[in-house]
Amino acid sequence: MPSVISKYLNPHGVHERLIGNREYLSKALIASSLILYGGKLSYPILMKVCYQKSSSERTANDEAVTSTAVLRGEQNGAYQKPKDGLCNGDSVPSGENKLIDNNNKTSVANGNLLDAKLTTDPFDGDALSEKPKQTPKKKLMSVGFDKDFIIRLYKLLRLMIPSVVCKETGLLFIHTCALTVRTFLSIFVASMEGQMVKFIVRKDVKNFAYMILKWLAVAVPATFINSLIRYLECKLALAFRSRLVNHAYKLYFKEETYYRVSNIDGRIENADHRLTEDISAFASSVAHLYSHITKPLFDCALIGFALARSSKKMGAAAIPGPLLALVMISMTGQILRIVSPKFGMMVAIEAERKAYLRHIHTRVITNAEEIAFYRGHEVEQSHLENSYNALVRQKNRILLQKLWYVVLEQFLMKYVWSGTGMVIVSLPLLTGVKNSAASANSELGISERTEYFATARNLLINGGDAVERLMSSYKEIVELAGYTYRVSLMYDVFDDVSKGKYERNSIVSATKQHPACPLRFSENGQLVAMGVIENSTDGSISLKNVPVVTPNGDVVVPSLTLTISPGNHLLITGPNGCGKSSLFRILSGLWPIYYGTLVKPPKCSMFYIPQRPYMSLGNLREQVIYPDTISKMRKKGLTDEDLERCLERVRLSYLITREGGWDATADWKDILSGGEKQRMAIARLFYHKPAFALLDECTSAVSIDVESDMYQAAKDEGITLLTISHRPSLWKFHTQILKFDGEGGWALKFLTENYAVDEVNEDDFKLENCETKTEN
Ligand SMILES: Nc1ncnc2c1ncn2[C@@H]1O[C@H](COP(=O)(O)OP(=O)(O)OP(=O)(O)O)[C@@H](O)[C@H]1O
Repeated sequence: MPSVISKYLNPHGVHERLIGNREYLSKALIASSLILYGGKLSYPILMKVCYQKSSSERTANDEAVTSTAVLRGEQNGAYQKPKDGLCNGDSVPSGENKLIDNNNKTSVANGNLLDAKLTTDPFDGDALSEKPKQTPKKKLMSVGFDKDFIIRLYKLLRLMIPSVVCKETGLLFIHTCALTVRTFLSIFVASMEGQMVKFIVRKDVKNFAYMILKWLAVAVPATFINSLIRYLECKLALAFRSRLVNHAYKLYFKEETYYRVSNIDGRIENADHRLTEDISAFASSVAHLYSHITKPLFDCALIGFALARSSKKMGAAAIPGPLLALVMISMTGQILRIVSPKFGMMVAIEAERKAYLRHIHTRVITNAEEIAFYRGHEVEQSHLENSYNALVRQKNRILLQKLWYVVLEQFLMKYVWSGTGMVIVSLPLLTGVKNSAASANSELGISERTEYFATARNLLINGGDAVERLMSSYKEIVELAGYTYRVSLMYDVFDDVSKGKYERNSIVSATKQHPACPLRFSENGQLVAMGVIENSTDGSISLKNVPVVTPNGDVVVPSLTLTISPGNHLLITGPNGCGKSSLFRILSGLWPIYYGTLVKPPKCSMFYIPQRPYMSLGNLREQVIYPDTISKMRKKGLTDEDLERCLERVRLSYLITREGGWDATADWKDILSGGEKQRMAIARLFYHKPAFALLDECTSAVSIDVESDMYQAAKDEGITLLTISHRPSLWKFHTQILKFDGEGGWALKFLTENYAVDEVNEDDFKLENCETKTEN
């Protein structure tokens, strides 16, 4: 090689004196390239060793900090198991409800390095080299071909193939048969090609023409089988995806998981991307890998057998060739495994960034009007560009790593294996007993050896191709590990959240403790929800010493005690951010209760109308009956006339003619005005007629006269109102007022006709007052 390079260095001998001895220079060039390449290959291994060392040192320091924090958390209150006795369909924030303290247990400590990085700053320059903000407590998570990956994959496979007799097993069986037939056809074609070469050497035109016809005849089933394999692979991917998606949807819509996963738990962001793109990529990857691994395995076994048989036919020993191949393959495989970059982790980061980019796009579409009014396009464009550039950086990083990896892979597989293949093919010719001097020179001997050589060469090419595919599958397996991690984490989080176990990358510490709110932390710094939910026997709602705590662990109201009996209409007021809506979240069961007792009627007795009315997909009828379906409405014995009466009460009946009847569909979010949307939301109240209406400033865009009519109509229907409002015009519809002071204090008063909201005594909001109430 040095001599070849030296020729390139100075092809015409012009700079002979200038550059000295070309041979030395070429050797130096090759040596430095090899050193550089060696350095490149060993860099990741060295970095890994160094990082492990430094992280174990940090872990030791961390343990000390953690134990102090936990001790502080442990001092507060004793653990109580929640009581049973809930109504049907109620979600119970059980004693298992948890919120992770980021001081003590970081997402990295939980093995979630990727999420920690990406949640912190999605536009980091170099996610792989970036150090997480929190120091790891346990070992760093690995996304690669390891024990964790096998366990995760096994769990997902059980979801994808639930039983021995199912559609997926049937598809797998047909797929496997097709792959086996394809391998036999390859061997058959290789032997036919060998015979063709033999007839060419013998100048046997008739047999050669016959072989060509036979070869073409075999091509028809061979191409069909090839196409069938691809078809089955796609069908299998689709079947796997459907299983995973169905299971994910079940979990996602169980116990308001779709809300809690983004609002209370902080482990996964952009669940939509995981539910769509990641599941799809995972299912395709598994189906593809199945054929990518199974077929080469068949090929290797059958081709090895065919090769050994033809070596034996040539009178040579059958063992040395395959043995040499085996040694070579395992050696190259080992080298590739050691130097392989962490593709799994890189792919997982790439998927996270894709999800973030999509999230930003969705935000722009959802808030297009607001952005346009503000002329906020420059800011939005920069957000989009930043997230896109972060994705491109990650893609470039993967491409670069692949470049170096493929260089080595190709060198080993193309050149080292070809050389070994030549040795394996020539061994029987050089050592076989049929190659004696006499037979070697006979015409028959030459044609037989040519046939053997052509067949063996074809088989070996196919075999080499199979092993190459097996080896490159390793890269795909590691990439699959990335998707497996994301999909299985999604399922784990959905499962945990539906059971009331939460983790959040937020700072929750014992310093947030309040004397009136004895929060309890678990061993690893998680907030434990000790609150009890009980079923109401008299149809009233009552809270006893229940604190209002945000998902971040902020105590907004340390302790709240009140009872709302049917017919006792409650007005809730107070400054912004004082916890009014949060109280409704607690009553609706969306937020866990960390202390005290909540007694409430079944969920179906309470109907919540939010500040921002939600318009669903579907026709006009479906807007009024939401969240009922049309079949449910019919089951209740209600008709379109009943719905019209609901619309009349909120003065929206003109919509039926304006929009073209009950079956008219439109993008209701855009075509209805703010006030119309709020009135539509109130129309739902008249349709469902619940015992309690939780009205969260839901009439702020409605004119005062219509608002008064709606409130009076709701009371006439026997609905008990719980209203959050700053409008004094509404107080006359209520019998009690709950006023928060914005600093944790609150007061509950009965309203008389002449009693104005502002007259609630300031002294009622002293914090001591709350503590007194707690003790009571
Ligand atoms: N999902 C959440 N995660 C963390 N904190 C939250 C969350 N939702 C609300 N908070 C915090 O809880 C506190 C109370 O919020 P809440 O929505 O109850 O206020 P509010 O009294 O209804 O205010 P407003 O009158 O402005 O609607 C606020 O400080 C808010 O920042």
